[in-house]
Amino acid sequence: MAIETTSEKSLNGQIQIPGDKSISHRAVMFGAISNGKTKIKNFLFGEDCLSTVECFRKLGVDIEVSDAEINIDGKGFEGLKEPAEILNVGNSGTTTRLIMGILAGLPIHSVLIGDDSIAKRPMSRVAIPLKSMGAQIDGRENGQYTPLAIRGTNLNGIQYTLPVASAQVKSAILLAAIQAKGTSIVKEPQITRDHTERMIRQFGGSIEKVGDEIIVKGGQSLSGCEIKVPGDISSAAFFMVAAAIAKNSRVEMPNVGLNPTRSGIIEVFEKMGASITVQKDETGEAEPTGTIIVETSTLQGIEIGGELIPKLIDEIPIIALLATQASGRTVIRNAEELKVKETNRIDTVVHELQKLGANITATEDGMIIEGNSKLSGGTVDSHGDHRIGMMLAVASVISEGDVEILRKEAINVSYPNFFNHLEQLSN
Ligand SMILES: O=C(O)C1=C[C@@H](OP(=O)(O)O)[C@@H](O)[C@H](O)C1
Ligand SMILES: C=C(OP(=O)(O)O)C(=O)O
Repeated sequence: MAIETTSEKSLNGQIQIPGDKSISHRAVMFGAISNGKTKIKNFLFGEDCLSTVECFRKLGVDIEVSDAEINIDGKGFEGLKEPAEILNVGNSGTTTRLIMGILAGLPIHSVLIGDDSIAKRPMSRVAIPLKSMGAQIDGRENGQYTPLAIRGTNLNGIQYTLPVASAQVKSAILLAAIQAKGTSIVKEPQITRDHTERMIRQFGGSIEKVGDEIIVKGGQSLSGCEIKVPGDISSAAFFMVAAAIAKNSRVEMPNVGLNPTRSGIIEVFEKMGASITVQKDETGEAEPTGTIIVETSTLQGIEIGGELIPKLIDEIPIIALLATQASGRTVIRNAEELKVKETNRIDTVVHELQKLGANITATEDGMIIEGNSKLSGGTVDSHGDHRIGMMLAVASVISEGDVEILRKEAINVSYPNFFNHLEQLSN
């Protein structure tokens, strides 16, 4: 089905951005390994987070799902039972890597499997440190890929410097470290999202940051609590960009997560000269939130790289589209991690935006985008990648001609009501 568009389209109004995917996954996992009741409000009912719920149910955890919230009756790490069935992680890298850290310390055998995209994503980056803590992990092609078989054990603490800036690898090690004997020290080459660290404290555990060392004591037991999941800044990013590049637009998004380890896109908007206002909430919650307002903007191309990359890694596809509408050139560097996401996002972004007439070139570690492009209509493909699908849907708002998006159902992974919100703002 083609999405009808004209380049005159404008977007106006307020939308409630759905719950943060990274935080929703973690809230289920922490609820499952803690003692007592956990209530999760504003949980993201996207396919990825539902994969996490299903995996923990198969591990014997009592998880009640209602429209508005999730309730978990946790019995601690000891409450997790050997699953009789394979654990299906679907399309979710976060589920796969974080659950590995939990399973590594349990005296059970389990098997993880996911979809065709997950089968291509590197898992030895997690398996290597977990094996050095004592777990047995094997997988296809020498332990690199799913299906993975895990036999957990009593783990020893670890001192580990991550070879890549990855919050998933860091989180898997931290989840193993809280079960291990002794203290673990983790260092990361660049700061990545710190939701796991914040959540350890929310669930009554302890974790310290001294200089660049993240220090966790083993043998901790956690207690259930109530988690209010903020709106996902990675989902808000699509409407931030849509409002900035469509004519006569103004979009307001309250209750969006503003964790500084995640909000690199705000810095990009400011550097490009976009019309953006950020009003911080005074909630005192573990995760900061606020209202983001974006209006139609005049933009300049910029250079994006270095320490900013992990703070906006999932936003690069939509930032690439933003850059096509700036004046001048935008260069994105140091983003080679994009090659091991749901798709090779350097290739899929460049290939699909070129189909709509953008002047964009792939490089070894990013892309170069020339601005002031008029986008045309055409048939494009999400390649089964939710973020590529949503980026292309936003491109359709400003393209001159109809855009047909193949495999757009991939969007359900992180933003099931995305098209409703787009329609709501278009009226
Ligand atoms: O920890 C997380 O919740 C995530 C970390 C990032 O992955 P990496 O850790 O592989 O960079 C990000 O791309 C992913 O969408 C979610
Ligand atoms: C990379 C992503 O997620 P995951 O790694 O959990 O599949 C994403 O949501 O863009």
